Amino acid sequence: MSTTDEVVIALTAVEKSFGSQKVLDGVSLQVRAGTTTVIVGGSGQGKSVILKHMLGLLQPDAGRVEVFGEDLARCDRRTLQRIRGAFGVLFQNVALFDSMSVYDNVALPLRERTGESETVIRRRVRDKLALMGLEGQEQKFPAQLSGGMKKRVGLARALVLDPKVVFFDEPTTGLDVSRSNEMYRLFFETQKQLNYTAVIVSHDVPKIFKLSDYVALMAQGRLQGCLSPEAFQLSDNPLIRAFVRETMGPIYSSETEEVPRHETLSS
Ligand SMILES: Nc1ncnc2c1ncn2[C@@H]1O[C@H](COP(=O)(O)OP(=O)(O)OP(=O)(O)O)[C@@H](O)[C@H]1O
Repeated sequence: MSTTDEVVIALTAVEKSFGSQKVLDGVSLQVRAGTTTVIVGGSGQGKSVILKHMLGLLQPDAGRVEVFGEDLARCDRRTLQRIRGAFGVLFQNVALFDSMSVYDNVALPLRERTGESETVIRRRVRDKLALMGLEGQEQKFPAQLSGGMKKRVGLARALVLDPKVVFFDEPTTGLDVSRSNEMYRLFFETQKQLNYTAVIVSHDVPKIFKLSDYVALMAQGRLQGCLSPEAFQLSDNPLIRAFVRETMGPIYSSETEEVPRHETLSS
């Protein structure tokens, strides 16, 4: 994976409330080109709300969201379309169109957003399906696929425009261990091959750490550090420490109740 210092997405002091509920209370984050940034945190902490700001689906009450150097709140519709054209999205429910075949589901972004001929579209769709191990499945419909296959079709569709940035929201929800491992292997391989920047919201700790360059914890309306997985696990931030303890087990925390030495010795 080649990474640069280029900042692809920058959130600066973003605030967002829904009614009287303040969900984002000064969130700042920089996502660098070619890296994988994972946002973790408890339920309802605002992780998906952050992704929606990055996608331009929600506007901040205060602060700035910049993508490729453009302030999303200030750019015109054409610029926003161009930016979104460089995005791929895989959300937990995948949202395939049930009435369309696998082939047509994956071809859809190419048909909607490019003027490519059907010959070129066929080649690009088949390339992506092959990358996902889905050769020979083109004519099936979503109802005929397993959960893992649906996710792979969703990933093929998310990548078919060769996006610069791919957003994943809980990409392995509902999959068993071996299927979610398969998805992780596909992220890893496709990212290496296509060199996209990835922003992932996931509960799959600690497994997701293996994939990530940076881990950010969302808690109490703020991002509590955006650190390498190693630094995250060793952080002094009390909220990160509590999260690590809860999700990764006592082996990573020095605050576990140790068996008093004399008990060990006398037994
Ligand atoms: N459009 C909206 N209108 C009102 N409230 C919203 C809206 N979107 C999100 N919220 C609220 O904002 C809070 C954060 O939601 P969000 O979906 O970002 O949580 P999350 O961290 O992704 O949680 P989970 O891990 O459970 O998916 C929740 O309390 C949610 O109800």
